[in-house]
Amino acid sequence: MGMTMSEKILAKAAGRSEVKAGEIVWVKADIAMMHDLLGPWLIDGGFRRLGGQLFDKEKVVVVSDHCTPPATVQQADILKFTRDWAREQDLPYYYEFEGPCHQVIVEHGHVRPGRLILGTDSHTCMAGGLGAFATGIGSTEMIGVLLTGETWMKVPETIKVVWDGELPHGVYAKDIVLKTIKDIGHAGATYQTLEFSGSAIRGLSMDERLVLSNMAVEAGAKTGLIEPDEKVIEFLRSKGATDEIEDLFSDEDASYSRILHYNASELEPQIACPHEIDNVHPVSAVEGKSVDQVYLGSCTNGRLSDLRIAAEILKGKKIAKHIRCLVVPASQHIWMEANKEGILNILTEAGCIVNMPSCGACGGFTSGVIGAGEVVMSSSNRNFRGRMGSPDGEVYLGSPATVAATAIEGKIADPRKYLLQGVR
Ligand SMILES: CC(C)[C@H](C(=O)O)[C@@H](O)C(=O)O
Ligand code: SF4
Repeated sequence: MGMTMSEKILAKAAGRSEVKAGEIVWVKADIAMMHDLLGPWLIDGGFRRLGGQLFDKEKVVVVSDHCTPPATVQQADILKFTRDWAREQDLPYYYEFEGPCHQVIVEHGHVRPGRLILGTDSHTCMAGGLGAFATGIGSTEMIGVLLTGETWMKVPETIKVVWDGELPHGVYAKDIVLKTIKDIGHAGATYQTLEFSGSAIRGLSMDERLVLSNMAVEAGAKTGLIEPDEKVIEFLRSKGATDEIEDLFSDEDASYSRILHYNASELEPQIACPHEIDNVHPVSAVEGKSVDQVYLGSCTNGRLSDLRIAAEILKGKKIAKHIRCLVVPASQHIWMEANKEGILNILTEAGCIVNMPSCGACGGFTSGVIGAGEVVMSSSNRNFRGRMGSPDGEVYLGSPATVAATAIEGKIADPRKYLLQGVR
């Protein structure tokens, strides 16, 4: 019997030639990632009591992103703690005010195919879009990883999700993943790997692949994987990576718990409605719903290609009078690129506010939270009660194109009428 991609990566991390789903193995982490909110601030006490020696500081990455810029004194204290800890440990990889950790670690080249990446954030799975086995762990578990570089893990089973065919114009990776989660359910992939494959997936850009892996955890998955190909190699080379890409492909005779098949050419824009991620409907069923705020950003959909699509739709237009449109590029690097391309000008001329890269509004932490009775159309990944502020607010999720079209109308709108044929 062959192995799946996740079995191959975990076999390597366990120093074995093969492992099987269901086995419990000890694995060595290639990267241990923490952020301000669930990082040093929470683990430092236990870490110090157990000796306070990092297993390998070259493999520890800390990103301050959730409390940036701090909106309260408590957040400022958390940030200071995190920054001081990184300095005290002499960490070579500490980033702050650069954007959400998942995007930052991709941009700084910490994510490579075949690596095992453990992070104190549920969307750590995003790194699977480059072929790393990446998963979220708790802060307590991270203490052990920081001290020993190891943890135990049950090798997950894999659900293979095959999307063949070509996406119609105005339909994106976000629509693919929302439709997939609708069918699997918010807990349907619990402790399993979601492996995305098929011609529609291979046709996606790096930016879009990361949307799929980012949201794997919203179906309960341990990680979301996509086989790395020449697009990934090209991206890594641009980051200065010179290592060989290993054979990570799932074998023909690998065993899956489920295989789902889809035809991408039949897909319409999808919307996740309040207050569950699997409460997904085609845009035609929801259009016309009035909103108070639109949010274009987050580690899910705040990348350059997302901002380009929004600019394409909003160029020369104005957002609806009664709403706010927050644009939050997913990193400082993306902010600069979008600025160079004139995208930020187009968006601000349309009436959007460009905020600094951060988790802020996405998780209801800092600037951009919503009040009771307010409705948001967001390009992020979560819509549970209270996600973006008041538990009496409502969050709808969709692609950046749907968000931009909604900004124009002030009501949830189908983006296809605003896009020229062929623009992706
Ligand atoms: C605050 C943090 C623990 C959380 C996560 O783990 O995902 C956040 O990033 C989110 O997106 O909800
Ligand atoms: S999902 Fe939102 S809060 Fe969580 S890491 Fe991404 S940007 Fe930050």
